[in-house]
Amino acid sequence: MDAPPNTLPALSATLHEALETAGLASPDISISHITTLLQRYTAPDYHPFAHHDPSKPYTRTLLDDGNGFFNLMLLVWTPGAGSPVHDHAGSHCLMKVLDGELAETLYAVPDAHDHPTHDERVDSGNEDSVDEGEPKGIRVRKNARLAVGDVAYIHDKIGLHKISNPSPSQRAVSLHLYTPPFEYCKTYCERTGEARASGKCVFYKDFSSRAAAAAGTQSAMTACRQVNVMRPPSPSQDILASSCAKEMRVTLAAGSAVASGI
Ligand SMILES: N[C@@H](CS(=O)O)C(=O)O
Ligand SMILES: [Fe+2]
Repeated sequence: MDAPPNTLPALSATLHEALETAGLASPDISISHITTLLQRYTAPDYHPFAHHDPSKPYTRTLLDDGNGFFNLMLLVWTPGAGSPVHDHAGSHCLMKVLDGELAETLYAVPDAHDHPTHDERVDSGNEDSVDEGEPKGIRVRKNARLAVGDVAYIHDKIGLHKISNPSPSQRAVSLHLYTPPFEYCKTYCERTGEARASGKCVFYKDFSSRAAAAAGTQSAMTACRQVNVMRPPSPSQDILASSCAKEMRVTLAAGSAVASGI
């Protein structure tokens, strides 16, 4: 391997080796091993990819599409903003804080019978049922603060969560691994527990090799090997602009109470 072991290209190569068979769902693959790989990553070479649109709660940038087996992405969190309560569509999610601090609230998965979806209530002609009697909100199981270097893991079997940046002034950056990748998940109303299908989970920028090949540009990992991370690129050398294959603005789920990428 031509890169030092804790750089983004090195991490990416190791994740390809570990996950290109069956993703984390395989009994052969250990979540603690993948956690260790993420813990080892401490290099600053993510900086050129930490793209931030401050008009959004958080900005997702795809670094590696894992040949369809995983997605590795950077999320930059706007001060004081966060995601709505959501599930992870059966995917395993590992998240490492690279900069700033994040707050995670973990919720028990609501009982589907107690919390019909909006569509189910409409179909049953009982659309107003959540307003009758006690609201069946979702139950908080844990609140945690995640500092730089912390790696958190979540799966639907553990629960739902929401993430926020508690700082009023500092942005936060996190590195997320999802395996298998997913594009849609469910968001939940905290008061009623009602689930809604999310909008498509989109990327502000897509640096995956698939997108790069389609556009005839560099993948994130190639660009990462070439960029001098100690000297931020000038606007004319901005690899974000020059190698961006596809720019997709975050779209909001119709009716979503919280402006979010999911
Ligand atoms: N799972 C969320 C980020 S977070 O709130 O965990 C996403 O991929 O957009
Ligand atoms: Fe999440």
